[in-house]
Amino acid sequence: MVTFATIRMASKHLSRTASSVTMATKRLTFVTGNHNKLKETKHILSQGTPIELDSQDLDIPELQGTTQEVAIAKCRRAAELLGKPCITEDTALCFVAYHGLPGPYIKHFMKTLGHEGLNNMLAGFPTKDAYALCTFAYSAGPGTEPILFEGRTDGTIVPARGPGDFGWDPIFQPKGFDQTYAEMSKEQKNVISHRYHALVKLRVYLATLNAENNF
Ligand SMILES: O=P(O)(O)OP(=O)(O)OP(=O)(O)OC[C@H]1O[C@@H](n2cnc3c(O)ncnc32)[C@H](O)[C@@H]1O
Ligand SMILES: [Mg+2]
Repeated sequence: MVTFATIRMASKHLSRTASSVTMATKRLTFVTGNHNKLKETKHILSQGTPIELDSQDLDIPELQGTTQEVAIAKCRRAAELLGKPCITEDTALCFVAYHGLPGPYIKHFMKTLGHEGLNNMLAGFPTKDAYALCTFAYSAGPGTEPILFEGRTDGTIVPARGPGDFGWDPIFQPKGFDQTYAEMSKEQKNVISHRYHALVKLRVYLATLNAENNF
């Protein structure tokens, strides 16, 4: 079982070893049905990382559980279906007032309640604080244990502002900014987002695999 202590230790080790390696361009499959995730991931990984991402939309049931359990189960199944290495990603939106819920179930809440309903969930609560949590999972292939890379951005839930083309972007205002994710340029979001923070860790890991010819 992968633990977060293990991941933290691995990522410390990797950040020491990966800085001095050069990568040959490699292809990797991102299993997702979300074109906005794919676009942001490609944009962030294109900054100095010789990885060409292709994508595949597979119908994978998402289990209930912690964000880690949901992410591991999805990536394990994706690798089994694909028959080769892949990455998957799960995004959670966690309300502090609800001790982390809706968390990994945000997709269903968002679809059912919309931006206004999500705001209404927090009416009467003393805190509107929330955090966006991104969990990338990498599987080396069928039968291998996925490895997780987490990124978190803290913020506040606000009435919707900005274009509504990507999920809950209009109601999430990152701490220290006066714009919501939706009001920011994509360039700006992509250097502070939960997805960015997770991809920085994944990038280091892939660089080390590549240097060892394991990828
Ligand atoms: O195929 P997968 O990769 O699972 O794509 P998905 O859209 O089903 O994504 P999730 O299961 O991770 O559900 C996360 C929900 O949060 C939304 N979401 C993900 N990243 C987001 C971001 O950066 N900003 C706003 N909404 C986001 C997304 O549209 C979903 O409604
Ligand atoms: Mg999904």
